[in-house]
Amino acid sequence: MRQLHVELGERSYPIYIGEGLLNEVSSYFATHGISKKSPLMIVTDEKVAPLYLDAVTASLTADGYSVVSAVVASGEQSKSLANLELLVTKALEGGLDRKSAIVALGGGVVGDLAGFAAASYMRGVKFVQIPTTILAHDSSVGGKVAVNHPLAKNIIGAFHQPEFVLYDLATLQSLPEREVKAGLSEVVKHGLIWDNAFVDWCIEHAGDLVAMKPDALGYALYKGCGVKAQVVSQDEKENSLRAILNLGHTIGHALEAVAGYNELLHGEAISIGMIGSAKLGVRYGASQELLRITTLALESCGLPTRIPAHYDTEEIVAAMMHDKKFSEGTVVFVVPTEIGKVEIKPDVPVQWIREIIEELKQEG
Ligand SMILES: NC(=O)c1ccc[n+]([C@@H]2O[C@H](COP(=O)([O-])OP(=O)(O)OC[C@H]3O[C@@H](n4cnc5c(N)ncnc54)[C@H](O)[C@@H]3O)[C@@H](O)[C@H]2O)c1
Ligand SMILES: O=C(O)C(=O)C[C@@H](O)[C@H](O)[C@H](O)COP(=O)(O)O
Ligand SMILES: [Zn+2]
Repeated sequence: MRQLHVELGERSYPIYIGEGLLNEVSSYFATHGISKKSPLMIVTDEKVAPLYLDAVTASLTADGYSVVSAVVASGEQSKSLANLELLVTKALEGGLDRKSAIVALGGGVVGDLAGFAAASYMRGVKFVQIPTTILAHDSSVGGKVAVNHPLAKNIIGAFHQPEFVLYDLATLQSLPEREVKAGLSEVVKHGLIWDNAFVDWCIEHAGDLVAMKPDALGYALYKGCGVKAQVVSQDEKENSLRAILNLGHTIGHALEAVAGYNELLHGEAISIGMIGSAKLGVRYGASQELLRITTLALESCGLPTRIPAHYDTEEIVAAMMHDKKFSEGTVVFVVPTEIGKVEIKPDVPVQWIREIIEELKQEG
């Protein structure tokens, strides 16, 4: 087992990464002081529930925990206010009190939704992350929790750190190939913003990653979580450094919203967005090599790098204006300067972004 740490004073927590950790899931709850006197609520989705919910529930109940569960539909559309209300109803019916914990068992959708429920139920209860997707190496760490609004991604949310993250890599083996590739997008992102050698490693091992070879996957997720943990430990609430984790998300979030949250997966939208950011980097003076390596890394992982031609450019631009990265009247962009390094640029000309969106459509 590998272990990382998010250092945030009294909100610090460990990330446990390894094969088969779910076999002893209840011991982690006991170690982290989760109360056995108050019920827990496990939030999961309809695809994850038949795979892992019984095992997790059985381990916890055998150890004296009282468990209720809530199962939502799978997919991005579940990150909704309607589902937040559903979770609160389930929590009240299940008798959850202020000493209870809410547990996310699933991918980033379940993590963000359950986390926001934990942040808001009774003004905040404990939260545990049990990620089951590759992408969730990113979403389970850092405490950003949210639901979507039809006009904007993650626009209703909070910062609410988990007590611990329990990442059982064995669960990843049941992921469909498209989800594997989408998850690798944020793995590559962690290299692009922080560690050029890791980007080279991703390119070299892309075949093994897509094929889910356990050694390669374990190393990649440890590295990805490690970058995330270091960044969050330095800037929990995104006052400065943490914004770099948003590479590719200005265009990416807009694409997801324009697509009605059901056509492009988050990782796919962010992959396209990172190509847009690399193109912007080149306009600001970075070398063409930056764009070439970024494209190579993402395409090697089987990720899309073009905007589908039927997406409307003006709708994408309008969606960007609703994002949290539109602030004080300008679009703020994470712009790469070289592989492994980015800077935050306010005042990016909207006309440049419009042109880049058009290029990303025409090259498709
Ligand atoms: N909070 C953050 O810091 C943060 C970071 C990155 C992404 N996100 C959010 O995460 C979400 C995307 O997460 P995701 O890609 O994990 O999506 P997801 O939660 O929808 O999971 C992807 C799909 O895989 C299925 N699934 C999950 N685990 C499985 C398993 N082990 N075996 C088989 N199927 C499984 C799910 O049912 C779903 O269909 C987006 O909403 C994004 O905004 C949040
Ligand atoms: O943790 C962060 O900070 C990130 O930016 C990680 C992103 O991958 C994630 O998609 C996040 O939800 C985007 O941030 P948001 O504040 O724009 O919702
Ligand atoms: Zn993301």
